[in-house]
Amino acid sequence: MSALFDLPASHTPSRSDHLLADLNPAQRRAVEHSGAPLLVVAGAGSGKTRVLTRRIAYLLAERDVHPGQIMAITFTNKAAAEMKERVSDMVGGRARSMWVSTFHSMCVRVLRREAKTLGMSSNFSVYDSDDTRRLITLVARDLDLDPKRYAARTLAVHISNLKNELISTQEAADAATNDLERRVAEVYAVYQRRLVESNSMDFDDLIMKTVELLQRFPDVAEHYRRRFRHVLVDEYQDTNHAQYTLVRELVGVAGGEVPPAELCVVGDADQSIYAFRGATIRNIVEFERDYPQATTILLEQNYRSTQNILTAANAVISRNPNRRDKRLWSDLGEGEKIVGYVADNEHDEAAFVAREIDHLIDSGEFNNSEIAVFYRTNNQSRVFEEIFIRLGLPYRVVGGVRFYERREVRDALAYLRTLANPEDTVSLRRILNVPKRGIGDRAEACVSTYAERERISFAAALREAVHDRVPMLNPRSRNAIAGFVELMDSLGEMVTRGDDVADILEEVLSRTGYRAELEASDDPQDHTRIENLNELVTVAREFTEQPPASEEDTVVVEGSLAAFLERVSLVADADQIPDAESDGVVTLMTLHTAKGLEYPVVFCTGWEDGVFPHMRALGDPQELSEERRLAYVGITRAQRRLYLSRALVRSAWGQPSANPASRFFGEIPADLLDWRRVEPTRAAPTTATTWRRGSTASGGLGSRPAPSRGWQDTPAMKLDVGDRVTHDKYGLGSVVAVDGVGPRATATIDFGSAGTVRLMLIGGVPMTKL
Ligand SMILES: Nc1ncnc2c1ncn2[C@@H]1O[C@H](COP(=O)(O)OP(=O)(O)OP(=O)(O)O)[C@@H](O)[C@H]1O
Ligand SMILES: [Mg+2]
Repeated sequence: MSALFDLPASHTPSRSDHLLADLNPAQRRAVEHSGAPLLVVAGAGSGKTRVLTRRIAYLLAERDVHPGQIMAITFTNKAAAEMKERVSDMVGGRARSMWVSTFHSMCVRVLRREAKTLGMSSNFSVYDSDDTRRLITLVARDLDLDPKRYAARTLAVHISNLKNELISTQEAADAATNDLERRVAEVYAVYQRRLVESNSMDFDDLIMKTVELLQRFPDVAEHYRRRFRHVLVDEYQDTNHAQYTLVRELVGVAGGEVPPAELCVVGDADQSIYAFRGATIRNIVEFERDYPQATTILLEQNYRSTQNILTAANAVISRNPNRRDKRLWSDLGEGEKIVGYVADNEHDEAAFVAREIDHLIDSGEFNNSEIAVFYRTNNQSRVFEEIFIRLGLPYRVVGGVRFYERREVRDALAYLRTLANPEDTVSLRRILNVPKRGIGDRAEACVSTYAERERISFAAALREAVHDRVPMLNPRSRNAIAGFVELMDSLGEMVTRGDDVADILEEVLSRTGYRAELEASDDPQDHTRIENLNELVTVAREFTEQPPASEEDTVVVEGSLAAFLERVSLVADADQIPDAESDGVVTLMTLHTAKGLEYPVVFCTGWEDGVFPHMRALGDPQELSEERRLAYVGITRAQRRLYLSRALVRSAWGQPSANPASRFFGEIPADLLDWRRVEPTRAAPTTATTWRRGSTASGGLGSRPAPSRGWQDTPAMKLDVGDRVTHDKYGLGSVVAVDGVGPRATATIDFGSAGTVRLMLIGGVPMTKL
């Protein structure tokens, strides 16, 4: 992978020519532009990120902007760190006062400083999706909701969508028009109250509360507007409404106390792949309407990929309806053809990839770190890992079950979080009886009921329990609770004293008996758990010893427990991407994680209908468009070599299933593909020629040869007109028409305010009949 944020190596501030020399005229205009909001829209690899970084350098060098006046938003913490490093190479320590971070990190920072204004305390916890789901489960249980009908996961999605649209609990309740919406609003309200009681915020709150802060407190908004005179946002297509509003609030409007900051956003509507998180292309499409003075600059030259790769990417994305066509070209030459491969099964596919990597390395043309393997979902990495291990091929998987998601790591962090913020209910309840100390479910329920009745936090109710004020609690549980409270209090003293995080953690693991329990176990998994905990201690130790460069306006004391927790709670998959220079390993990751990156050699695997595009998308035109954008992202990561492969049979959840070729194959002009292996003619005589020529329809299922087995055989849902259903995405609906039979059956469903949608009734559709 080459550097994302390339600045000329030997730059001196006075030589801005140097900053502009290797840019094309459109890029140069974007870097030099001043005044009105600037939107740079362009296809993949056209230098958007380069423009953004270069613009920062230019602001500092040529326009006398102080680094402290710059706020830049990137999509990952790693990208932020990298960008910051580049700028400090250039301007030295001054770069520290620049804010370069993800939306979430930026908001945590603002909120910790301004917590008091919002009536919160600054040691709040940040809940990730797992914590959120836990809390919603508790709330739904207290509200007596049927978990089959209202899964916590679904409720969480709905609540998150509301927050991404900045809809308050009251507004959600007022706007609810059907049962599901009313239920969601009810859960949302209780959930939100519990979050406040727990002195905690979820990821969506971070954005929403920051918006609230800036909107409700003009003097606070003014403070930030005076400070940040330049706001820059990368990957703008993936911002949701809340983030969009946040940017607008930060920038301010003409006629306000402070003139608006200069805004520069760069993005590509064709790479919007987070619609499921509420990202909306609307932010790009309507930028000009929302900022009437805005200047738009288009970039058309791609500097990343050879023409063959680019032509394939353009051909695929052009199948999406309602998009602005772009003329992206490259002068890097046609390059090699795209290699296609049909494997017998997923092991064969992995073996092909491994063999090919071997050839590429042997040829001397590429090294490991220049190679990436992509797949649609994390679970597909396993077969690659198996074979890479066997062959001794160094690799790194980005994402998957992440270190910080492992049970024991989460337990240990829950202790630390409870110590940092005693009101944090989810963390507290997680460790209440871990390891077992005689505080059973019944005791927990008594305390929780009492807390709910008295409208006090769970932590406060626990203290009441010690004083025997919680009804129905038996003496044994009460003693156990007293012991626990005492233990936490004494560990809490270490925090108050400001002890090192690593020491606190060691103390937690020994005094709670957590480590001893694992050590006494015969289960080899528990030994791995000990290793993971040791690893966490090491992380904490390193954190204490090498605190990050302190920034002038950070309120959290570096090296402190709160800062450590903040660091670990905002780690994203993409933050683990290996550095090209140092690691020398092949990188494996999902297509989503690959956004913004580039590699000389890319393997896109699992190109099968039902795998990629994902099963969920097969009957849903909008989802299918999003999958196609994902294909576009995948293809355009490749600089010189691109491989596309599929397996005839793939085991998913232990069941082998035969998958037809991904419809995206048929969307790539046949003459760009060099098939190393096609489907054996014996199995399906017409298949190979079908996609050799490229299918004409944009993926109509009818044009595919029937697979022998596979998703089409998974039981279809039987629906009749008038049936009521609940769909993970659209909510409650009623069936208005049913057409076709077997795998081609479709139902037209009226989802009320979510609209009327036609869905295929294949297995795997996230919909339940009520
Ligand atoms: N004018 C230029 N001359 C030479 N190389 C360039 C130029 N502009 C960009 N590049 C290179 O092209 C590659 C792609 O640039 P960059 O990553 O900035 O594109 P992008 O538009 O941000 O892509 P994506 O849409 O994938 O995020 C990088 O390696 C970059 O260094
Ligand atoms: Mg980019």
